[in-house]
Formats: sequence, structure tokens, C-alpha cells
Amino acid sequence: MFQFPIITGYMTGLMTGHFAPDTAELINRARADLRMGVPVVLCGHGSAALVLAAETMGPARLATLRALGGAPVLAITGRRAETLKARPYDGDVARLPLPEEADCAWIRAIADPADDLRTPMKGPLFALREGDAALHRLAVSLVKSAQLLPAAVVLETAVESLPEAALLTRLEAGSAGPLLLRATDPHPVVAARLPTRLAHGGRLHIFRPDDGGVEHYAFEIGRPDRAQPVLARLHSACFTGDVLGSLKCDCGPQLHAALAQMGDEGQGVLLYLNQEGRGIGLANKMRAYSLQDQGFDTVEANHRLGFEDDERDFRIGADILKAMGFARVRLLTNNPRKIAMMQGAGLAVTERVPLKVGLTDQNAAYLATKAAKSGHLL
Ligand SMILES: Nc1nc2c(ncn2[C@@H]2O[C@H](COP(=O)(O)OP(=O)(O)OP(=O)(O)O)[C@@H](O)[C@H]2O)c(=O)[nH]1
Ligand SMILES: [Zn+2]
Repeated sequence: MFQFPIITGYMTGLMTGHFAPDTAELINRARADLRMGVPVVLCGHGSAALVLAAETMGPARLATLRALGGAPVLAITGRRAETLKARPYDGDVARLPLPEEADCAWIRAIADPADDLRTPMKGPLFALREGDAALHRLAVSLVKSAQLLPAAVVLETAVESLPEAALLTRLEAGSAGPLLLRATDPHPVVAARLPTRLAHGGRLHIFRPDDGGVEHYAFEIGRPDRAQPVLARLHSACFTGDVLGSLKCDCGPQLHAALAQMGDEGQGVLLYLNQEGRGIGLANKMRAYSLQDQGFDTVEANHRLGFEDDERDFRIGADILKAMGFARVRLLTNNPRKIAMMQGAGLAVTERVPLKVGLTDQNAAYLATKAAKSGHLL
């Protein structure tokens, strides 16, 4: 008769070890938790912190967090603190003590600039000066990387006092911090022939990071010689421009002009990077668009939301091109940051090929702002 094998202590440990998620995987799990409104725990710097994303937390979880005692704070970025006229003593982040009566609506109003102009500013707001902001900084980066509003409720407490349910996703700051700063290496998943109107001989390659994060695409036109510089475009996703034909930006025309030039030359690689809204995600980009309708430009809108002008990491593009066997590119771009990041990631940019198309009455101010404030070449 079949006997079930007896799992020894040694084997259980071994199996758990292999099944347990590593830090990069835990970071992705934390992003999913935060997007659902579930808390995550950050440990390090001699302390532990329970974290909830300001955008998604509900009243029940806020009440549970308060019941743990202690002094919860709302951690926001230095950029958002500047808008709120709260002095960010911790540089790029600010810790605002959570008033006893503060509910989810109060927290949301601090995090979300949508009503800044309509409702008088709550406050005055005073940021904490004493203590260490390292875990708060990590909490804000994590929420930001989950493409939520960059604000988090953080309760510093002893790990032992946290309920077991809160400990499911627990990140060690020492290992998670550096990983959060850069995307994990993408690996090729599949490629297949894809003829298009502009390029009959095309192949679409799908790349996926090992941690199961966001996929990116490479459209290879012709069979470019790996020993020569390849005509390449790093295109960041723009649902509004690429798909809907938005007149607010130049993304759609740039995408099609790049493909047309590659079609004409018979070869090239177009990377389609899923970094919507310069890395802040479509929901935040639409928040930025609402602010632009209130009179702020594209850079000011990002700052009021608490983001930098550009949150993208183009090293992922360099990694994909290297994985495809390229070492040198002729890069279609007007953005010097793309060139610098590619070179920094070990990919030689032998030529910048300007891409000036799609100027409309509606995007003229947007393009002028990118030139004046973000260093785009005219
Ligand atoms: N946050 C934000 N993102 C925007 C706005 N308008 C367009 N975008 C995003 O900006 C990105 C534009 O990407 P690209 O055209 O690749 O980059 P670029 O920096 O303009 O550089 P080049 O086109 O290569 O010169 C896309 O991810 C768009 O979704 C805006 O007003 N706010
Ligand atoms: Zn666009």
C-alpha cells in the first residue's frame, strides 16, 4: 500500500526555505497588499513599523492600527510637504503626527492635492524633527512604487506587539531599501513574429522581471546586426497618447514616427516600457491632468502630488537591449536623461537621433515646460 512520506523537521525547514519569497518577491507582495489597503511591516534601524497606504486604507484598519497605541504619523514626500507648507525636517520626507480625531478623509485630503485650491489648507501642519525617518522614507518609496498617492500612515512599534495577521508581509529595510531603488533584471519570456503596417518583418519580445513585476516589450524590426549600433527607441507607455490620440502630449506621433523610421531603415528596436505617466501610473497621471486643468504645468502638477518630475528608471531599457545582444545604440530621443541612464547602465549611445513630431496647439506649453524645466532638447 502507498505510504505517505514522513516529512522530517529537516525537510520541512528545507521546503519552507525554498518556498518562502525572497526580498524582491516580498516587495511585490507588499505593493499588492498596500494597493488592497492591507498593512505591511517594515523592520530595521532597531525598530519596526506598521504601514498602511493613505490612498487605500479603510476606517476599520485605521481603527485597528490606532488600537495598538503609540503615535502614528502620516509620512509624505518633501515635495508634498512643500505644497502643504509643512517644513520637511527629514529632507525628502516629512512625518506629520496624526491628530487623534484624524479619519481616513483627513488623511486622504493631506495626501491628495485634488481639493487643495477649493478647501483651505488644513493645518498649520508641523512635521516631526526628532527621531529617525528611515522606515518612513522606505514606506513612502514602497507606496510610490505601488503607483499610489505617495503617502503612508506609519506606526512605529515593537515587532512583538504586532498581531500575527499583520506580519505576513514583513520586509527588512536593509535588504529591501536598495532593491526598491532599481527594477529587477528582466528575462525573456517569449517572442513571436508580428508583421505590422509600418514594418512587415517584426518580432515582439516579452520581458518579465524575476520578481514577477511589470512586463515590458521589445518590438524588433528586421534582423539588426548585433555588432553594429542599432536604431532604438525607449518609449514609455502613454495610454492617453498612444491609444486614445491625446493632443496633450506628443507620445502617439513619436511612437509612430519611430516605427516609421525603423520601417524605412528596415531595422530597429522599439522598447515599450510600462512606465505610464513617467512612472507614476495612469491614476496619478490623471490626477496630474486635473491639476493641469487648475493651471499648474506638468512639472508643478507632479510636485504637488508629491512626485519628482520624472520617476522612471531607464536602466531597465538598457538591460533589455543588452539581453537582446546589443551593446551600442542610435537612440531616438530628445531627452538627455535617457542617454545618461543608458550610458550609466553600460550601453553606448553612439548617436542621438532627434524625434520632433506631433506639436499641437494643445501640447505646445507642455513641450515648452519639458524643455525649460526637465532639460528636453528642442
Ligand atoms: N506625469 C505625467 N506624465 C506624462 C504627462 N504627459 C505625458 N506623460 C507621460 O510621459 C511619458 C513620455 O514618455 P517619452 O516620450 O518616452 O519620454 P520623454 O521624456 O518625453 O522623452 P523623448 O520622447 O524620448 O524625448 C509617458 O509615460 C507619458 O505617459 C504629464 O503631464 N504628467
Ligand atoms: Zn503621452
